Amino acid sequence: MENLIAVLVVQQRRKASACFPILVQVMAISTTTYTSKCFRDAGGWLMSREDRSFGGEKSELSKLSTFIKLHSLSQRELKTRELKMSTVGNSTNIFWQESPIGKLERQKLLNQKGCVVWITGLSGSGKSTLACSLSRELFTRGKLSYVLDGDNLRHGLNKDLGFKAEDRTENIRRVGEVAKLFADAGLISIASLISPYRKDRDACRAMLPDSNFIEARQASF
Ligand SMILES: Nc1ncnc2c1ncn2[C@@H]1O[C@H](COP(=O)(O)OS(=O)(=O)O)[C@@H](OP(=O)(O)O)[C@H]1O
Ligand SMILES: Nc1ncnc2c1ncn2[C@@H]1O[C@H](COP(=O)(O)OP(=O)(O)O)[C@@H](O)[C@H]1O
Repeated sequence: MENLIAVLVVQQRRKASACFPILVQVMAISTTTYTSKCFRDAGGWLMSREDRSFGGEKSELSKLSTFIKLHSLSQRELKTRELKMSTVGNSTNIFWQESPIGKLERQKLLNQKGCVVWITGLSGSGKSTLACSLSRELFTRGKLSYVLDGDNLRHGLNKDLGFKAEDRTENIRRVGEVAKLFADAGLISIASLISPYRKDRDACRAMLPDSNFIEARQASF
C-alpha cells in the first residue's frame, strides 16, 4: 500500500513579514487511517507539539496555525527522505530538498553519465595540462565536462585556505562536494588537485558510487 509522509510542524518563526514553518519530524502513516481523509480535504496536516497522535478531531486540528507539507511517496523514497533529514549545527530543520528533475533525466538530456575524474599528483607534474586535454577531447566527442582546478578554486571558493594539512583536507572536501554536485548535474567533473593524502581522496570517493569516481595519478613527466 502506498504510504503518506507527513511533515509535522509545531511552531512558526517570523522573519520580516513572512511566516515559515519549522520542520520537526517526518512520519509515515497508512492511507487507511482517519488522517487520509483529512489529508484529502485539507491538502495538508496540522498538528501541535502536544498532539502527536493522528486521531484528533479535524476541528481541533484546524485551530492550529501552521501548514504541513504532504507527499505521496513509495516506501523506498520514504526511507531515503527520512535518512536525508539531518541536524546541521544547531539546526534541526534542515532537510534535503529533492529536485523536480532527476539525475537520470538530466543524463538522458545530455546523453552522458555524470561522474568525477580525480587527478592527483605533485605540483608541476602536469595535472592541469592533463585535465584540460581530457576536457577538450571529451568536448570534441560531444561530452560536457568541467575542470575543477585546485589553483582556480583557491582564487574563490577556497581562498580562505592555506596549505597546512587540515587546510588541504578542507580544500579537498569542498572540491569533492562541488564535484559531486556537478556529477549529479550530469557533467563529467574533472578535479585537478595535488590532494596528497589518500584519506582525503577516499573521503571524496565515498561521496559517490564507486563507478562514478575515477582516480588518476599524474606521475611527473
Ligand atoms: N605549500 C605550498 N605553498 C604555496 N603554494 C602551494 C603550496 N602547495 C601548493 N601550492 C600551490 O597551490 C596550487 C593548488 O594546490 P591544491 O589546491 O591542488 O593543493 S591541495 O590539493 O590542497 O594539496 C598548486 O597548484 P599546482 O602547482 O597546479 O598543483 C600550487 O600552485
Ligand atoms: N606531458 C608533458 N610534457 C612536457 N611538459 C608538460 C607536460 N605536461 C605538462 N607540462 C608542462 O609542465 C608545466 C606544469 O604543468 P601543469 O599542468 O601546470 O602541472 P600541475 O597542474 O600539476 O601543477 C607546464 O609548463 C606544462 O606546460
